[in-house]
Amino acid sequence: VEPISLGLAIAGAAASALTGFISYPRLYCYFRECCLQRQDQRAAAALQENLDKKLFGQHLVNKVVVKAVKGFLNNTNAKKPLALSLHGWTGTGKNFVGRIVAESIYKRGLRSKYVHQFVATLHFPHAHSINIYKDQLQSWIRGNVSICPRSLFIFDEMDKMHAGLIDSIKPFLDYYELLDGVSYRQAIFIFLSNAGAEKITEVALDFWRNGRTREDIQLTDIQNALSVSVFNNKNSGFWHSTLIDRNLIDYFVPFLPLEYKHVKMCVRVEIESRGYAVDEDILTRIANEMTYFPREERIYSDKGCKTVDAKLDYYF
Ligand SMILES: Nc1ncnc2c1ncn2[C@@H]1O[C@H](COP(=O)(O)OP(=O)(O)OP(=O)(O)O)[C@@H](O)[C@H]1O
Repeated sequence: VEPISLGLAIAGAAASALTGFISYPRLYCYFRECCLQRQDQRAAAALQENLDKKLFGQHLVNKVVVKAVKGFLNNTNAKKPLALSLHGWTGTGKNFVGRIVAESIYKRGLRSKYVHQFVATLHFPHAHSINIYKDQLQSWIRGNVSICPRSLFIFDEMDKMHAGLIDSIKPFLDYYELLDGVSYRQAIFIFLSNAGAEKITEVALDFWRNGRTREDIQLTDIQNALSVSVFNNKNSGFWHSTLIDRNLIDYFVPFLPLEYKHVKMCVRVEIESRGYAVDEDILTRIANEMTYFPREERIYSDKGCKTVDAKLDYYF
């Protein structure tokens, strides 16, 4: 194809896409992914429904995440982007919740071009390259928010992030109206880490040993201790971070360790999602195969629900 015709064809396609978007935005965005695709109220309702239905044993997470995200999406005059830091034992649902938030805002969820996931060990592996990573991270976020203000950024394995790296995004999380002509006030940042898991388990165990139910645990019983422990933990990615210092993290969200009954719920969901009838005997056997701690009481699954699907492969 000769260059002029190709140029004209591309310009024509772009013009017709623009006309389509302007004339029938809803229809256009039904077939092609758009920034701010779902109305924010619908996204908030979808989030609530999905967390209620799919997330087990995390009453604090459910409450805080729904309240924070719903409030933020419905606020037409947010003063800063939303920043949530999710903490807890392995396999308790942090990535799962990140995925549910992404899917409630964008139909394609983690595959959406407006949702960006960073994994510390994959994207920022070398300590000596930290200055390069800082520049890359800034320009990546700036570029993506310029394209779509309601961009979602998920940082996994924060506890493996080199100290100081995350501070490079501080300006984006702050209360600025515009930075170089870009507003970050509609963006959402979610940080995931295992840091603080011991503190959370300590509180949960205390309640259990005192004969109180898990659901009695309030956010106030954990949140302050959690933010202090994350700030002072050299392996948290937030060690002495200005993000915490300057109160730029809006919520520290504690994930409680999962109990035997929650593992059983995960096994049931996994069996059903594979299209098999639930065999109570297999379900119990798989839950019994998981290991539980502390050694004497054996209350919490040490891998949460994480290895459930691998164990199922053995039975089916
Ligand atoms: N609380 C939960 N409710 C329902 N399912 C769960 C829950 N926690 C974990 N799962 C199931 O286990 C899988 C693994 O959990 P997930 O990856 O979210 O753990 P994580 O907390 O991010 O662990 P890690 O800290 O190791 O990254 C999920 O995809 C989900 O299927």
